[in-house]
Amino acid sequence: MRLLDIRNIHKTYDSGEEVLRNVNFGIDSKECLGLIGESGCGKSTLARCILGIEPIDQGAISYKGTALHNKSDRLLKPYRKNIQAVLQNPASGLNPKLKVKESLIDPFQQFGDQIEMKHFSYTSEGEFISQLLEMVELPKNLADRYPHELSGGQKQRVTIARAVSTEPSLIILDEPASSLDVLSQASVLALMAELRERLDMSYLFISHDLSAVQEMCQRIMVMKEGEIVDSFKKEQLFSESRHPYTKELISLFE
Ligand SMILES: Nc1ncnc2c1ncn2[C@@H]1O[C@H](COP(=O)(O)OP(=O)(O)OP(=O)(O)O)[C@@H](O)[C@H]1O
Repeated sequence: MRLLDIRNIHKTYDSGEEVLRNVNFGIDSKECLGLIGESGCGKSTLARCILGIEPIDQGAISYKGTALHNKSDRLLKPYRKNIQAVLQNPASGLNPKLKVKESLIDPFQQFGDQIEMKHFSYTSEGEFISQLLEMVELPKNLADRYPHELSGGQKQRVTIARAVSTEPSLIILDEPASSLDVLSQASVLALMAELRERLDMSYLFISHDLSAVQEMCQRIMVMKEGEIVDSFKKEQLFSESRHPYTKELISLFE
């Protein structure tokens, strides 16, 4: 059984624009699946549908065989700890009124009774926060700062620490590094790759950046105007059989 299964989903916004058309794919346990496509093709909409932030009009989204689409917040709650998100703008993932330590303990307080920790071992909240900060290579003394007292890269690392704090099986990464400078981008992506191995997680890695997707993922999907037009193992990226649109994207990176 696949960790996440997306079957024939369609999404039209109130404006009448059909943004997702017959999207089908699955993600396996411990897999990193890349999704590329130009701005406006529907990548973030797909992420929001998987996270239950946007309803879908047709189709099905299942996590380990259980349908998640269009469920109420109450029914989705047991699954939220398993599917986390790291989005493009690091500030949007953190409450500006909470200190780093409060942001880090918040998901754990919401889901604590449902989490059986496999990778963290601690005897106090303080120890748990220290382990999370260490995991994302941040100094422990950042725990008492507010988000506005952090750099963009540090904020994104706190967001990552928060996302992994519930030991999710899947993280949706929607352009997680694109607001950062080139050096910070590389180090955030390297950290994400290391954490995936260490914590046995799967990623749906959404990006404009073909080389980052190639670096991070085992399989790659290409989206054009709301449809998945190509899907392949990364070793087949330069194969002759690639969709003409994939070839066009590749040529932009050469
Ligand atoms: N809440 C919304 N209401 C109406 N239309 C929306 C909404 N969110 C996105 N759209 C439209 O849906 C289309 C797809 O947007 P989406 O953000 O999913 O694309 P994207 O591929 O993630 O783009 P980018 O790479 O620039 O983030 C766009 O035409 C956008 O204007």
